[in-house]
Amino acid sequence: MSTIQWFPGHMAKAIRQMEENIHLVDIVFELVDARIPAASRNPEIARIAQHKPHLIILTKKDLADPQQTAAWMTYYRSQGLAAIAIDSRANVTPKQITKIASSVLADKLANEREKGLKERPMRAMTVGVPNVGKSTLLNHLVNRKATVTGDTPGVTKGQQWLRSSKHLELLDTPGILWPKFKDQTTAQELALTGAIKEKLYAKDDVALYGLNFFRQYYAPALTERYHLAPADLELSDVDLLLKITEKVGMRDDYERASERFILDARHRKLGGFTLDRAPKGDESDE
Ligand SMILES: Nc1nc2c(ncn2[C@@H]2O[C@H](COP(=O)(O)OP(=O)(O)OP(=O)(O)O)[C@@H](O)[C@H]2O)c(=O)[nH]1
Repeated sequence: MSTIQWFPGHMAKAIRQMEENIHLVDIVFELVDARIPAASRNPEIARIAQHKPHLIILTKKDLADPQQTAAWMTYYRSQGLAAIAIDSRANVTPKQITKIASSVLADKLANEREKGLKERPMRAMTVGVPNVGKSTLLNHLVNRKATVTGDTPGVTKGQQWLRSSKHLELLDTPGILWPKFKDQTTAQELALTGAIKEKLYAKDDVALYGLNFFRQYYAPALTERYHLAPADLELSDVDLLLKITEKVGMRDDYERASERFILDARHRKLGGFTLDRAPKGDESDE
């Protein structure tokens, strides 16, 4: 299996800028992909923002497994972490986000009021892995097309301040990964969900990873989509991929069939899925 790694210069620069600017903000809005809530939490962010309050924003909840999203929300609550699950394209309003951020910062804001300090907007740094839906959410929060969105990772390149309302200002940052993935499972999950540039991973490796996962947790989705017999699910992973290749009429072009499976998963043709299972209340998600 080929190793996946992606940490170009602009990400290293973005991390340096975050370190320089973290003191300017009250709170970090950490956007995490609801399909991979563990793999898409960036250890560099944990390090840089360790002393700042956090709001975890689970994006792409429409693409995730609803039961798992609910379990993750329960887990965050058990850890005392503020969290919200959203479809960044649709169901989020600046008011909702502002309200949660205000409750996270309630003590700090009350303190400032008591000291007679002038009321001021909360300042939030938004962070997340590439393609997590940051620009889409920010455009909602500022109610205009302030940032560029796209279905390829790495569209946002610089940092910029955006005003959502008189209560909330946002420091946008580019999508960043980190210099070395903890393991290749993390890398495969990021690749399968679209956080890693396409040319940097072997599609068949990522498809094999995904197929094994789906056969374990979402077998009916696989059999239905690819007209498989129950016995096909007992095949070796490579043979299962070959079987699907044959079923989708691609003869022996399993590279193209791998791509088909990856796109089917991303486009919800196999239903909502979550690759990182929610830990029980007393387990860590690190
Ligand atoms: N289904 C679904 N798609 C989403 C959601 N949020 C964003 N998208 C799509 O995901 C793709 C990436 O969204 P962006 O907002 O550009 O992501 P980004 O995090 O700014 O990406 P970078 O520029 O790489 O940092 C786009 O095609 C969006 O339409 C969501 O909640 N649900």
